[in-house]
Amino acid sequence: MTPLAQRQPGHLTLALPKGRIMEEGAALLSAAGLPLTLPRGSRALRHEFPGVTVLELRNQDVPVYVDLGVADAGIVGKDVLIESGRAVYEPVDLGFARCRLSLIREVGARGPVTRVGTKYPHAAREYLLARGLPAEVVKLSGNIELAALTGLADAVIDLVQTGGTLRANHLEELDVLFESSARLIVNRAALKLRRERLRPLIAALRELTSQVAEERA
Ligand SMILES: Nc1ncnc2c1ncn2[C@@H]1O[C@H](COP(=O)(O)OP(=O)(O)OP(=O)(O)O)[C@@H](O)[C@H]1O
Ligand SMILES: O=P(O)(O)OC[C@H]1O[C@H](OP(=O)(O)OP(=O)(O)O)[C@H](O)[C@@H]1O
Repeated sequence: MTPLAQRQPGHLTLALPKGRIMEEGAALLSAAGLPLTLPRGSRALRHEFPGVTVLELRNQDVPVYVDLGVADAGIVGKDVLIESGRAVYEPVDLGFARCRLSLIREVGARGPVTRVGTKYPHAAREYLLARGLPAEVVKLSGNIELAALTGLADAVIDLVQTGGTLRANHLEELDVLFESSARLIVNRAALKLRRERLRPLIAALRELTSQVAEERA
C-alpha cells in the first residue's frame, strides 16, 4: 500500500474490522454517501470501489492501520481503541456495538483477586493499579469467562452487553471499567490532506448518528 502522502488526495482508504462491526459499519458508511457494497463470502481482504478502498482487518489492527496512515479512517470499538493506546482523532460515536468492559467473578466467589484473565491487559492493569490491587494479569484471546469458571483466574475483565453470557455461566458483574460503542477514527494527517473527502463524511455520520440517537430517545 502506498504511503499516505503519495496516494491520490481524492481517494479514501478505510479500515473496517471483520466480525460484528463490519456489516453495520459498512451500512452507515453507505448511508453517509460512500459507494460500498461489501461482497458476502469473499476471501478478498481489500475491496475497491469508486474513490474508496476498504481494508478488512482484525479489530485490534484497525487503530494501527489508521494511526500509521495506511488507512485514512476506520471504524472500531472504543474498547479496542482504548486498549490500543493510539492517539488517533475520534470524531464520531457511531452508537452501535454498545457494551461495557467489566470486572466479573463467579457468583459468590470469596477471597482476594490475585489473577485476572482478559483480552484487555492494558485497561486491566490500569484499573487494578488505580485500586491498589496487586493482581497478575493474564492475556487471553476469547471466551474469557472460562478463565473464571475453570480457576485459571479468580476474576476476569471482559465485555458485557445483555448479561446473557454471565447468567448462563453463573457469573456476576462486580464493577464497570468503561462503556463502549463503535467509533469513527481518523488519521490526523489525512484529516488535512483529504479534508474535502473526510469533512463531509464526518458531517454525514454525525448527522446520521444524531438521527439514530433521537430515534432511540
Ligand atoms: N456482545 C456484544 N454486544 C455488543 N457489542 C459487542 C459485544 N461484544 C463485543 N462487542 C463490540 O464489538 C466489537 C467487535 O466484536 P467482535 O465480536 O466482532 O470481536 P471479536 O471477534 O471478539 O474480536 P477479535 O478480532 O479479537 O476476534 C468489540 O470490540 C466491542 O466493541
Ligand atoms: O452480555 P452478552 O450479551 O452475553 O455479551 C457478552 C459476550 O459477548 C462477547 O463475546 P463474543 O460473543 O463476541 O465472543 P468472544 O468471546 O469470542 O469475543 C463478550 O466477550 C462476552 O462474552
